[in-house]
Amino acid sequence: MNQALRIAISGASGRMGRALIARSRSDRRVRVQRAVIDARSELVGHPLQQPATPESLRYSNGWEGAGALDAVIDFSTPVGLGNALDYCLAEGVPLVVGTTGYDAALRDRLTHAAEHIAILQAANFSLGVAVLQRLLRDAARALPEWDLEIIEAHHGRKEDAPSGTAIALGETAAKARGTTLDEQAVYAREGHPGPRKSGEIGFSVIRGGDIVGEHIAMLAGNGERLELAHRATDRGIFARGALEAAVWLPGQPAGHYGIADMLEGRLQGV
Ligand SMILES: NC(=O)C1=CN([C@@H]2O[C@H](COP(=O)(O)OP(=O)(O)OC[C@H]3O[C@@H](n4cnc5c(N)ncnc54)[C@H](OP(=O)(O)O)[C@@H]3O)[C@@H](O)[C@H]2O)C=CC1
Ligand SMILES: O=C(O)C1=N[C@H](C(=O)O)C[C@H](O)C1
Repeated sequence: MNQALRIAISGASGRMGRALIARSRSDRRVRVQRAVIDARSELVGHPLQQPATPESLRYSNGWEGAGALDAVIDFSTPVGLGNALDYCLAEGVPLVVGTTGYDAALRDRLTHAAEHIAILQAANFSLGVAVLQRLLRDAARALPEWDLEIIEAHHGRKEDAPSGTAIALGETAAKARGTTLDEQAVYAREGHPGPRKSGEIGFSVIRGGDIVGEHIAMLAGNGERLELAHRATDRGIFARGALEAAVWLPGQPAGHYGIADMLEGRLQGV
């Protein structure tokens, strides 16, 4: 059997970091070798609650001395992602990006870095959302006059809004209609916003409790309505997708990949 891939997880103490470490324990293709968290965290230097490897792994405050790695998976914050990107670029290591809510400057840095290293970025690593993207693309194209609203719901600890997935869905629909999300997005309505403009893509955000992640793309016509919905009930689905990406990516040349590139065969016909 081939040697297990040596991976690092950035954001290892978070909700997704813990889901990734739990899942990696039963995946013999990978071995978590580095668990990076916020340098200010009191957990730095402490062993992981769920040891990822037979030997005890401790939380690290950064990338110094990370040693040889086959891939990095980042589910942290924009700052954590920027640090992981610096490391991957300097060492030529493939990077799987799950973090959302970063600004245009970091997006540009990722785009330029992808000229030198392989980067797979997905706002949502579930298989269902990958299919939802395809369905929405086709529906938005087939129903160009219908009003599109995107509704998302997440747990109360989520930092960014709208979710990365909601924005990615909006981008897909806008592109399918030959326009851009920047031109069509309406992120808030209150007071007297006036009648809806044709082509608008509206976003509504719900935050509460322990909702893992729900997205509805509503296409409203006259006398009928089409709704495409996805509900995640277990973070393990995102962890599974991200680990698949970490196994797939080291075999790819430098470039900027999406989840559809990895799932190519599986999404055919959708
Ligand atoms: N693409 C996808 O499929 C999914 C994407 N996400 C995205 O992943 C990100 C993380 O989500 P979630 O796990 O819920 O968030 P959490 O807040 O639970 O975890 C974030 C983690 O990042 C750590 N962190 C903070 N700053 C740094 C830093 N500078 N370097 C390294 N690590 C750092 C935090 O440490 P500390 O707690 O000490 O601050 C924590 O461990 C979000 O952007 C979220 O939207 C989430 C789910 C699925
Ligand atoms: O923060 C989360 O939890 C999630 N974030 C991602 C997003 O912003 O789209 C994906 C998923 O919905 C969970």
